[in-house]
Amino acid sequence: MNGRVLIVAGSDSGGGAGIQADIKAVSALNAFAMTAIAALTAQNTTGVYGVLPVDPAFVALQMKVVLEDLGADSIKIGMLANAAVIEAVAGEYEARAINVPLVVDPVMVSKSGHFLLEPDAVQTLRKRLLPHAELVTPNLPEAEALTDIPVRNLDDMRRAAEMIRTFGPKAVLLKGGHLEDERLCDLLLTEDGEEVFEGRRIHTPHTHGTGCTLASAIAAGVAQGLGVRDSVARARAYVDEAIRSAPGFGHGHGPLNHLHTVRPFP
Ligand SMILES: Nc1ncnc2c1ncn2[C@@H]1O[C@H](COP(=O)(O)OP(=O)(O)OP(=O)(O)O)[C@@H](O)[C@H]1O
Ligand SMILES: Cc1ncc(CO)c(N)n1
Repeated sequence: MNGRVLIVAGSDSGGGAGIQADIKAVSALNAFAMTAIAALTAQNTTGVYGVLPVDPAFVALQMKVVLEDLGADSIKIGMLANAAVIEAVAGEYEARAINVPLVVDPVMVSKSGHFLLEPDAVQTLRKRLLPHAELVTPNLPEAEALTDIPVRNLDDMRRAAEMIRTFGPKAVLLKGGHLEDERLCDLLLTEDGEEVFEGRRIHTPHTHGTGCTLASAIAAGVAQGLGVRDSVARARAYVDEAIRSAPGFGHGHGPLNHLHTVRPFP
């Protein structure tokens, strides 16, 4: 059976982003979620109150035992916290000598402005993980950090996506959630060229974990054999409805309704 997704990411105690969002998104799309937890966060809808990275060797061990026994049809990478964890994850992937497609969400800073990756680890992420990636999914600030060029509009996004593709990933999805525009564009750049996915911005504070959710939904599609382009299209529609039907929990940026495919109202 296809559809096995190994998620390597951080835990969000608030349940809206990170591992928790990833498991819900993968499950809601009928794929099978497995996890290697790379960090714990004490987090809710108002902010991140603490980060505890997991020992790098233990992150690698979680990957190893899962891959050796259950196997995976795609691997989703999220928050990795620091350079040592990135090295361990890249090393374990290389040691397995497997060809499982990687969907890399280069998580750096939370919506509330807290560092989820030590700033000096950005170059490690670029050099050690992007060359293995089937798809990398930066938001605007992450694209800026990876390329060192300002990314404020669709033309900038094109330029940045081209540059990020030279770092080695087969495809780049540059997410436009942070654009200051009513229209909301995500730009997909693959070896076949570019595709702009346009949507309407939903006016709501409840967008905690949109990036994690999107990347996991894409990884589910890739694991199910949909291909990157169709996985992105399905994942965008899934996230859109998850934002629209968000339950409104918490006092800050609330979580999405990940389970709308199972029950329309939370
Ligand atoms: N207000 C919104 N209305 C509709 N779609 C949105 C909205 N905000 C984000 N999205 C979509 O959600 C997806 C994630 O984009 P975004 O740029 O917010 O990622 P992100 O910053 O990595 O998210 P996070 O760090 O909160 O997990 C994209 O497909 C984007 O178009
Ligand atoms: C654990 C975790 N991963 C990723 C994000 C980015 O949304 C977050 N806020 N928390």
